[in-house]
Amino acid sequence: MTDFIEVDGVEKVFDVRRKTGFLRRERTQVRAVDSLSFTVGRGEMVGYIGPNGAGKSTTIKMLTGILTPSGGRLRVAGIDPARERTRLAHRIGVVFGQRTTLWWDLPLIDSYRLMHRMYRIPDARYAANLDRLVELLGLADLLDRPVRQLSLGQRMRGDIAAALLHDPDVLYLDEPTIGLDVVSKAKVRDFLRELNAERGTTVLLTTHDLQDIEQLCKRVMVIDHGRMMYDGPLAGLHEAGESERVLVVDLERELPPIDAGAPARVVRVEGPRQWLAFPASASAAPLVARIAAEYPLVDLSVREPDIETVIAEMLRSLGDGRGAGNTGGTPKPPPDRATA
Ligand SMILES: Nc1ncnc2c1ncn2[C@@H]1O[C@H](COP(=O)(O)OP(=O)(O)OP(=O)(O)O)[C@@H](O)[C@H]1O
Repeated sequence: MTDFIEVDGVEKVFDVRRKTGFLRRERTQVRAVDSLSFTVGRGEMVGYIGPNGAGKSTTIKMLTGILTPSGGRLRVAGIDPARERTRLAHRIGVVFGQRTTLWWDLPLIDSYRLMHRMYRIPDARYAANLDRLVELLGLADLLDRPVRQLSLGQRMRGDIAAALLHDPDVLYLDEPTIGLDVVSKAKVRDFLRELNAERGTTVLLTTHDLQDIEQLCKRVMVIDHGRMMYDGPLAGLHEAGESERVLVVDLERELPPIDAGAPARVVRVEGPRQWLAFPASASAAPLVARIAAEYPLVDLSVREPDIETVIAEMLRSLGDGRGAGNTGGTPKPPPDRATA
């Protein structure tokens, strides 16, 4: 796989003026991104996650050319984003879940017509892409509606189409499923999976929803204080933090705690409902099969840990010096922080 995104020792330092007295201002520096290195191959779909203020948006802004790095080397499709922002704009698409790039008061189709002109998309290509995106994202009935009248899920699908009209090779997605209901989330994820499989679009996905990562990304990168802390499969991240999922079991009647065999264990019992914790890196299927075969079941559901917990536990395990074990990923102990 050829490297499509190259980030090599990249730094971003912001100068911040802080008010310290009535007329006094102190200048300080915030190191938002710190010696960050990674590569993403063409056609990869990678989750890019981390706690609030970790440096995710700053990285994406440098990758789009909005911000210039303070140091290091960055390339996207062989282009230096800060130097050739306009040329790069034709190769990338960006979706911010919390903001829209669509014109609020105009019918959806008018935003697309404006993008057609802005990106100078050849007419035939624009028409073909629009047809395909309208069909895949179910936008046909929405095209004549002003954007402000769309629901959040409809608007998000509209934004994703807008980011793809010019056929970009890489798509940056920042919280594309935030605030969406289950059905809309599924639609967005199905679409992204198809886009990646059919057109080989490279995707960098920032999200607080673990299921986005689980369903879309084979690889996940975790950043904290501007540094890469983990790069590998999601299962490895779960192992590193020893995070757990919980199986909620509704039995036909009250029974003694279920004996599901190690490492699963009952952590709570309330009448006929029992909660079993098991390692998040393991599949739930054998556990479910065993319980279904041996107990009178009414219902079952699996609760995922939230992404903040998984990240916090992984970072704690690095801090503990327990390391991340044989995860198949690359947990990165914080080398300088220990001595800083
Ligand atoms: N323009 C700026 N000026 C000064 N500091 C900034 C600026 N932009 C970001 N920062 C700081 O850089 C750090 C990284 O911020 P960034 O927005 O990249 O984090 P993030 O991982 O995207 O967080 P979140 O998940 O909250 O969006 C934070 O400490 C933030 O306050």
